[in-house]
Amino acid sequence: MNILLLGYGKMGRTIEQIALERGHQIVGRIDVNNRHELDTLANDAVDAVIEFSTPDSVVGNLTYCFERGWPVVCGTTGWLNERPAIETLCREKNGAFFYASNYSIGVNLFFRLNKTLAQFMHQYPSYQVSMTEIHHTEKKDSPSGTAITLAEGIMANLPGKTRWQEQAEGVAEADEAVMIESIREGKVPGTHTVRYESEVDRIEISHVAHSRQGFALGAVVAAEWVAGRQGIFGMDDLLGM
Ligand SMILES: NC(=O)C1=CN([C@@H]2O[C@H](COP(=O)(O)OP(=O)(O)OC[C@H]3O[C@@H](n4cnc5c(N)ncnc54)[C@H](OP(=O)(O)O)[C@@H]3O)[C@@H](O)[C@H]2O)C=CC1
Ligand SMILES: O=C(O)C1=N[C@H](C(=O)O)C[C@H](O)C1
Repeated sequence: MNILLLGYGKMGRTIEQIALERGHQIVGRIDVNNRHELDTLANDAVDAVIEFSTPDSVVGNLTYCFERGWPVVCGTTGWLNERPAIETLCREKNGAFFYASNYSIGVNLFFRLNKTLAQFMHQYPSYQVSMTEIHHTEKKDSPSGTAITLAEGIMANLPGKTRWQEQAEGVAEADEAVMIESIREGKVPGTHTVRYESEVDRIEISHVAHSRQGFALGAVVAAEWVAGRQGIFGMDDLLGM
């Protein structure tokens, strides 16, 4: 399969390695300096685009891909207020758009566990839910996309929690909010903890990524899956969850 990498940073490079190992060709490695190379590619030269760039550039990148008729797997986080407009454009162009805040299989199992735990904890109101996410210091967005997906999973299953809120000094915790603490340190690939705290004890579940390999493999498998399809997709479609 011919894969175009749109965004060639930490994720783009890890994805390249896995795509090559799985027998694919990389037809372009695009970052902020060589965007002009996009115009040299024929529409039928690309079977799928894998887009891991920045919150500021993703919408322009996706729009460009839909105009060219290229199916896109996107992992960029920190832009989702613009997602409805992008999905409308994808439908108008009869395109294919696959999005996940986290492509790792382990995190997607963790999403499922998080929802089940929230349903269960509804019976125990003495526990207050909160979350911590830890990432490397180069990360541009906070809270992480994964933390927001986890918060949405809690809100859908724990009545009374209607929004998420970033924990910050001087910001009061609201009963209806899932509080999210974001920590940036070193080169941490991504750690997420969901915590239920009572007066007497604490229950925690965590997902700890040891590297970017899990994210990258999931993105390549999603590209293999989305090539030749039309529509809007996510990990539940891929994993049959
Ligand atoms: N969904 C998931 O599973 C995961 C999502 N992510 C998300 O993926 C995104 C990328 O992460 P990561 O690779 O670590 O970040 P990096 O900063 O390492 O890479 C971002 C890349 O995007 C490039 N870029 C910037 N502007 C443009 C543009 N206009 N067109 C094309 N490329 C551009 C940068 O180029 P240059 O360096 O020249 O500026 C850089 O190569 C982030 O939003 C992150 O949160 C990360 C891991 C997993
Ligand atoms: O920027 C990262 O590195 C990561 N971003 C994604 C997110 O925001 O959730 C996924 C993963 O946690 C790594």
